Amino acid sequence: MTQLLQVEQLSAGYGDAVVLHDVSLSLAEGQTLALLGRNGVGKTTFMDTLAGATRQHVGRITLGGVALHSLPSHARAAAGIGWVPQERNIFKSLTVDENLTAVTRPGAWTPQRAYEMFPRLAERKGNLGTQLSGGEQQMLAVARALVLNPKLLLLDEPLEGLAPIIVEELLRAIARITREEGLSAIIVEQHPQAILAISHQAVVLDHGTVVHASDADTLRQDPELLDRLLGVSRH
Ligand SMILES: Nc1ncnc2c1ncn2[C@@H]1O[C@H](COP(=O)(O)OP(=O)(O)OP(=O)(O)O)[C@@H](O)[C@H]1O
Repeated sequence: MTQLLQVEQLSAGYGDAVVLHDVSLSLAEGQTLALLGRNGVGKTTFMDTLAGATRQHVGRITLGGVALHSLPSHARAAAGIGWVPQERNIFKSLTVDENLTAVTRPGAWTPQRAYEMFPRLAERKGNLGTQLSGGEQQMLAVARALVLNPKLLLLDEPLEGLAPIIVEELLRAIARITREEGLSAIIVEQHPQAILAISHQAVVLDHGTVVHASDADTLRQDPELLDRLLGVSRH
């Protein structure tokens, strides 16, 4: 399998504060990685570091052989990073369609294909970002990342705060994008079982370091280990 992403001995944080210590991981092309861990262990910091939004102190990040760590954040989308941050980052004063066409880059993912993936967005093409529900905003945030035609999709807690029916709809779409369409992805989530079920690899962080790395099925089939790694009490 061709390696797409390679992260070696990464340390990063905010200002002088170092949050991630010596993190190494890799992801093969076409695979999905579930990034898990308790609150505050550094998952978002890791995603933000791939997107170039933190202060990286040490380490190497390569995507498709290109050294990302030496690129400024604005150049990382062009290098193949499709980042959906926790706060969604859509243009709220633009319509759904404008949000997509403003950022579309050449490739297989066009706004039309994004609408096929998210029919709710097609119905709301002319609505402003402010007029969308939380679930629709999240779908738009994912659709915006898709039309960038990235090599690697970064989804930071895409299901957070959404109604159960929307969670199911979004999960189905994410599974199609990753498992069927073969787009590589890293997904940070608080619903570990749902994400492990659609991922190939699993990495667990604690205190900014990798404490577990395996295939996703191994972790999914061992709930006790998963609970222990996530600090969940079974009593
Ligand atoms: N902008 C920031 N400036 C300074 N410190 C930050 C900033 N964002 C996060 N941190 C700190 O970095 C540490 C890791 O936070 P991070 O958000 O990466 O964790 P997380 O695993 O994603 O947690 P959560 O699930 O709560 O989002 C925390 O101690 C947090 O206080």
